[in-house]
Parts: sequence; C-alpha cells; structure tokens
Amino acid sequence: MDITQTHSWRELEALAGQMQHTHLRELFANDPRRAERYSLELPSFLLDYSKNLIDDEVFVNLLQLAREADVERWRDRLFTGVPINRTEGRPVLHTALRGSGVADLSCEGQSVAVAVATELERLKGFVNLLHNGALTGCTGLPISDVVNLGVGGSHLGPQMVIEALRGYRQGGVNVHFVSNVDGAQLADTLAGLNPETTLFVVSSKTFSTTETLTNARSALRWLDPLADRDELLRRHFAAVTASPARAQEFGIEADRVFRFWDWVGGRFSVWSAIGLPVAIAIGFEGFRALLDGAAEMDRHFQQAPLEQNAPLLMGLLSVWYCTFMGYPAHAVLPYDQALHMLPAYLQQAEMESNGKSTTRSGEEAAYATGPLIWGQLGINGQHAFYQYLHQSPAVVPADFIGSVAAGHGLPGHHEILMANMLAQSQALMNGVSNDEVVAELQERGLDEAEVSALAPFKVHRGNRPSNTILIKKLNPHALGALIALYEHKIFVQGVILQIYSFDQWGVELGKGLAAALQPKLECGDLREEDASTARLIEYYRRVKAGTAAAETTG
Ligand SMILES: O=P(O)(O)OC[C@H]1O[C@](O)(CO)[C@@H](O)[C@@H]1O
Repeated sequence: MDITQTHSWRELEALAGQMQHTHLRELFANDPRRAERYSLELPSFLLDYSKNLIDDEVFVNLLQLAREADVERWRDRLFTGVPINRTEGRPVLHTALRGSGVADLSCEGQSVAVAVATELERLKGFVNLLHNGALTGCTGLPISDVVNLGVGGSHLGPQMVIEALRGYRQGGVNVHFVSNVDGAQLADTLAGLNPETTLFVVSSKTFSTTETLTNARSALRWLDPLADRDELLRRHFAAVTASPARAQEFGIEADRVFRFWDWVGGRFSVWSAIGLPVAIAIGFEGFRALLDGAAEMDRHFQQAPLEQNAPLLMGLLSVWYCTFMGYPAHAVLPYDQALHMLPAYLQQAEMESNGKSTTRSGEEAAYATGPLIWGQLGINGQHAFYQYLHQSPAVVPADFIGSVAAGHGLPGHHEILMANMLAQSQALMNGVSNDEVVAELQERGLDEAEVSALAPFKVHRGNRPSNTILIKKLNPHALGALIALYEHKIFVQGVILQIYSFDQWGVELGKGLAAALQPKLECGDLREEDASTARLIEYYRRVKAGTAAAETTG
C-alpha cells in the first residue's frame, strides 16, 4: 500500500495549503475550549498540544492517516515480537525490557521474560556489591569510580538519565562517561581518578565499535602498573553487550559480562544492561522505577484511544509538520537543567531511526521523512538561537519541557524559569503584529517617521507551533514515561512514513571509509582518493612531519 494514495494523505496535502494561511491566534479565538480539547493529562505530566497548527479537520484526517497506515496493527506487532526490523531480520523488543507485551514471548527458543529477569537480577547483585564496597580493585581497595566506555546508544541514554536524576544519587560510587575516541576525553577523565579504585564498564552492543574498543585498550594500559593483564581485566573491567563472546575474547570474565540481545536497538537500550551505570548511580530500585514509568507509557500507548494517545498524537504532529507543512526541523527545548542532555539523546533516537529516504517497499520516499532534531536547554537557547525561532522565515516547531517541582531548594529561581518557558511558547504562537508594534512605539512617544522606520524590525509574525510537556516532578518514574513517550512517537512516525525505523544502514558507509583512510594518514598511495580528501591528507602529513621535525631539532 502506498500511503500517499490514501484519502487522508490527499486531504492533508490540501489542508496543509490552507493551514499556511491560518493563524494560531484565530484558532484560539474561535474555540474557547481549545486548550482543554487539545491537551492530555497523564499520570506524570500534562501534554498541551493546543499551540499546534491544526484544526478539527486536520486532527480528524491525521487520525485517519494513522488508521490507514495501520498503526494499531504495527503497534501490536511491536509488542508481540514480530520481526518488524525487516532489514536486520529482528523483532524490536525494548518494551519487553520493562515487562510490557506478552508474558510468554520467546525469541530464539528462549523466554524473553526469563532472560530479562535473569539479567536484571545479575545487575542488581553487581550494583549491591559495588554499593557495599565489596567489589575491590586488584590492590584490595573498594571501587569508588566507574567509567562507562561506550558511544551512541551505549552512552547517551545512561548519561542523559543520570544527569536528569542527579537528585536521586545513592550508593556513593561516582559514574563517568567516555564516548569519544579523541583521547582528550579519556585523558581528562583519568586525570582525576585513582587506578586502584576505578572500574571500567565497556558498553557496546556489537563489541566491535572502534571508538569504544580503543578507549578500553587505553584504559587497560593506564592500569598497567597495577597488575598483570588478566588480573586487571578480572578486577577492573565489566562489559555490557549483545555479543558476549567478543567481550570474553577481549578478556573480560563471563560473570562480569552483562548481556542484552539483538532485539534491543542501541538507541532504545537504556532499559537493558546498558542501564548499568544508571543503576549504579541511583540504585537498583531507582532503575526499576525508571522501567516502571516506561511500562506505564507502554500501557497508555497500547490502550488509549487514538485521539487521546499521547505518543500517537506527537508522532502525527511531527509528520504533519515535516511531511505536509514543509517544516524540516524540530527543536527540543527543556526548561529543566536536569534534562540538559535530552536534545542530544533524542537526536540519536529520532534521527538514527527516521532519517531515511527508502520506504518499506524499497522505493525512494516521495516525501519528507523524519525532521532534523536539535535544541538545548531552552533558557540558554533564549540568549543564543531563539532569535531564529522568532523571526527567521523558517518555522521550527518545538517541544517545551519543564517540571512543576523544582530540582533544588533555591527560592525564586523556578518561577523565573517557568515563566520564561510559558512566555516563549506564547510569543512564538501569538507574535506581535505591525499594528501592535506601532501602537507600542507611539505610546513610547516616537514620532511617525521613527515609528515607521523601526516597526518592521519589531514585528514577530508568530504562528510558530509548539507542544508543552509539563511534568509534575522529574523522578525516575516520570523520566521513564517521558523517554518511552518519545520512543513511541518515533515508532508512529516511522510506521506512517513507511520506513524501517530500527536499522541504521546510513552510519555504516562512513565507518568503513574511516577504517580504510586511517593507515593513509601515515603513508600510502592517495591516487584512489578524491582530490579533496587526498589534499587534506597530504596537508595533514606535511604539517605532522614538519611538527615532528621541529620537535626533533628543537
Ligand atoms: O553499542 P555499539 O555496538 O558499540 O554501537 C554504538 C552506536 O553506534 C551506532 O551503531 C552508530 O554508529 C549506533 O547505532 C550505536 O548506538
């Protein structure tokens, strides 16, 4: 079935044309109940989607598009372990990691529930040993610091969650993250650590990622003076991977290898043993609460009617903007210091999932697919890129995310923060018209010439849509629900756009080329390279050789 041939698709194309000439101000003026009708109260937060460029006709057609795209059937397939990651021949079962879906599901002859529960117990045992000071390094001192070596999905989720839940820390073990193969990051991290009390967790689904393995080897060298290699690996290393044989081949003992499975995508893996750093930082019960929050969102996604289904509506809105309205980007703007890594996390989650142009039938998509996701802490962004959001010709729909409860005890701060969040979405929506600007300038006593000279620069056309997610309190449960909300939103987008959201073939090409180019930075024939790359390498070699010569003579 070609989604572009459905009735709702064609209707939405026509409606998008009309909606370009509709202002959010009018939509609110015409419907006093709009905010109530276009918002959802869930156990952990309120989702207000009323500031979106939709009316009832668009809404009805978006829901119809979801039906015509068969979202409900795909959703059932997701939760029941049908191999919907077709290009990799795998089911997609991150929901099973939080106990959602069918209880008797099995994969490759193994009960999924039993495998998940067993691994969770192992994590719990390990975390308890760490917290009790029973895990010691090779000189007998208890482990005080854990360094997670991992990148992408093996880094962003755990670090984002730990940063978000700083107030829930317990256990007294410090957790650090090194993701970059740029040795500067590892060197900086190690500079503050004692090798005798440091444990490295090598987190890699494939256990073949160059960046991570390079960092792991350097970490091992850093420990070198303490003991022999086997002892170091036994006492100072653990692994989290879906390729346990490779971790053991590296030298990490089987009882320190925590596993997850092929059916968990890297960017959806924070719920698996990849969440070990989270459990270390906030305790196993905190990690459990995170999983429970996500499970609550799974139930909502499975059970809520389409018109009250938060992830479904967010997915539809994203498709509406990117595909029909022609807005190619989407901003994530948390007004909560704790969520400072959420934009980076969602960049991977959404762009690695839906940044694709081949449809499920193998054809080139004839429409825009997933948007460019970007953003940072909203309050800082106000003093940086919000000028663009307010007055550039481009329209960037945004998600504002804040919490009612402050994550600190300092009086006066939170109200300023929240007022700014509300003011920004209001300003983006309403803008300020020429008449309003003129009236304001006249009131300030400017003469006619001054008014007409200045007015055009002060006009905000407004009509820039946004969602607001107002969380009651950012605790592990609420954060789990928030992450799962976005996961399911991404899934809905992919289903409607008819793309496979759970593979990532696009990242492979560059990896292969990097491996081939690496030795050429030293020497070798460059004639097969394109002229630009060859010139860059020649320059690199020349400067490096010159620097080396200068160092020798100096
Ligand atoms: O966990 P791994 O196998 O080291 O992969 C890390 C990341 O690299 C990617 O494959 C992209 O390069 C991501 O999908 C993944 O999260």
